[in-house]
Amino acid sequence: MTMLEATGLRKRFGAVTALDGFDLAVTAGEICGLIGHNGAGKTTFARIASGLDRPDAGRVLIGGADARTARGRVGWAPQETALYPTATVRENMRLFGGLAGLRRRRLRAEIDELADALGLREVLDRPAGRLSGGQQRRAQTATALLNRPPVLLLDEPTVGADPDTRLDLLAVVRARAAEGAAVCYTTHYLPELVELDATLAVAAAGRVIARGSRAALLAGLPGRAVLRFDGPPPAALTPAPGEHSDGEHSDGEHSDGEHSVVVTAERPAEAAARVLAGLGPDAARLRGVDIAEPTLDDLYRHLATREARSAA
Ligand SMILES: Nc1ncnc2c1ncn2[C@@H]1O[C@H](COP(=O)(O)OP(=O)(O)OP(=O)(O)O)[C@@H](O)[C@H]1O
Repeated sequence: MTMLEATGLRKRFGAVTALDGFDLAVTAGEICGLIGHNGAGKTTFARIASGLDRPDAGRVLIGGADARTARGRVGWAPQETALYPTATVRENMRLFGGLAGLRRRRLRAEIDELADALGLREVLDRPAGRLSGGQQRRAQTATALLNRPPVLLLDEPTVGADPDTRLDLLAVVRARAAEGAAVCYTTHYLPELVELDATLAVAAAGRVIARGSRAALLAGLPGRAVLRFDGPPPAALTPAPGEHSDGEHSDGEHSDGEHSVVVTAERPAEAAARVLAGLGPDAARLRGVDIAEPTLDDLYRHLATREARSAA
């Protein structure tokens, strides 16, 4: 069931077009990774979807009802913290929970559960303004989750989180989706979306320019294998058939006499294995191999090039 549905959103700020026909549908239980460079329109979309701003055109439906009437049904954790710095984390959570309609026992139970799940127990009674950046971010995310809203908009919630709390956060997000929430999750980091088993929506210039499963969107995108050698790269190192050889099989020299050869291929690990198998005696000079699967940035660049080509 579609829980969040944005259609034809337009929004201008003076001469700046922030949203230019933004469409996005997220179903209950789905985690959608909303990616896009700075200024793509993600925050403007989130403000409209949470009922805070009105679009110039288009609409957002939350569970079939207009976003402006859906107060409390959208949990939004923006990038900049919006906690009262002099109030404690617990007081902030009480306040935000109260605004979302939670009362007494249920409010206390939700605060307890989130404090445990997000590692906030030790800081509950400290002023929010005195917490570290990562702790503030977590407290901010907790306020968005308090009343278990059916739609969650989370803007880079793991920024500044240490590895353990990062895992806790991802676990909470997965649990909320498993309970049926539709989650829109902004990040610049693909492995996180793999951990969340998220689908992807790529925003650029105020529109969603690609939407689908990770497999569908990343299929065919090249990754990189970087082979590092002591001394010059082996002469025999030429790209195998099927690999991109048009300038993407490059050599770079480092200050310590190390050279790296970058092989760009759709399946970089396989390409590296083929290259390694053919090295012969030069294998003795191999210092290391790094495999880089395609990143969100690679996807973004690929789509932006495609858009530019189709516009030309
Ligand atoms: N209140 C505003 N007044 C003027 N311009 C704005 C306002 N809000 C957003 N914009 C502009 O609209 C465009 C989209 O901004 P938005 O914040 O939605 O992007 P974003 O994708 O969230 O970026 P980021 O990744 O940096 O958070 C940008 O060019 C931004 O400068």
